Amino acid sequence: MSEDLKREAAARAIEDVRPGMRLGLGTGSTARHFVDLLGSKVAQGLEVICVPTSEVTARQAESLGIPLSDLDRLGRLDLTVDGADELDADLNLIKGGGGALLREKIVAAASDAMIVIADSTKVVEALGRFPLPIEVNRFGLGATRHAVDAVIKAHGAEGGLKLRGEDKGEVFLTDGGHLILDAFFGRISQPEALSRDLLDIPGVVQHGLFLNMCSKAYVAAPDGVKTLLKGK
Ligand SMILES: O=C[C@H](O)[C@H](O)[C@H](O)COP(=O)(O)O
Repeated sequence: MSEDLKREAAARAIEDVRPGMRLGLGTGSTARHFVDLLGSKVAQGLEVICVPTSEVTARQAESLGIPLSDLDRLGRLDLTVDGADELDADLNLIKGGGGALLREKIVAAASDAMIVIADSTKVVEALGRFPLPIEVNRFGLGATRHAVDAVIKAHGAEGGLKLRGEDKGEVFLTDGGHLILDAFFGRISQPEALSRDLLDIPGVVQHGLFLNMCSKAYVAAPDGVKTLLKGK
């Protein structure tokens, strides 16, 4: 997707921001445009307080003069705006392509609403084309990998599991110091059951399925930005 389309989706989400809002700021190339645009609004006098979902987003927001806080101080947020790797018609998502899924999910769950901004190539009929990121503790990786592999196979994964970064000689570490196993499904037929089964594994910290969390999506295509609403 061109950067122009990402920016158009982000610009639509900016219209939902009201003065005084407590905002969650997403991570990734699409969320980056939202933070940019928000920075311009803040420079023009918009008062908001924001919680970033990654160190990268925190640095960007700081550089733009966007006031930052954290969930220890704020507890709840009004709105989170974030990108996604995939979304289906029910606005269920796969996230974590950039490795920020844990903080993104904590922040989205603490928000009264979550808006996703994306281009139309991210919309799928069934989740699972994009590899599902599964964040795991470093301790006991071998055992966790074995257990995760059994779960994804039981859920019909067509491909296997890959430890992110392993093929490049340097494993990827999340902001929380965890590892990511990417699971290659092709198609996820029972996302709720898969979510439960993965979270039952002690070494799994979190996974990138965001189910029933997003209420609205702005999806940008060359012929315009569409608004998708949960349950419609
Ligand atoms: O960990 C990364 C996040 O979940 C991103 O929101 C997701 O990967 C989408 O990123 P992008 O907007 O760069 O496609």
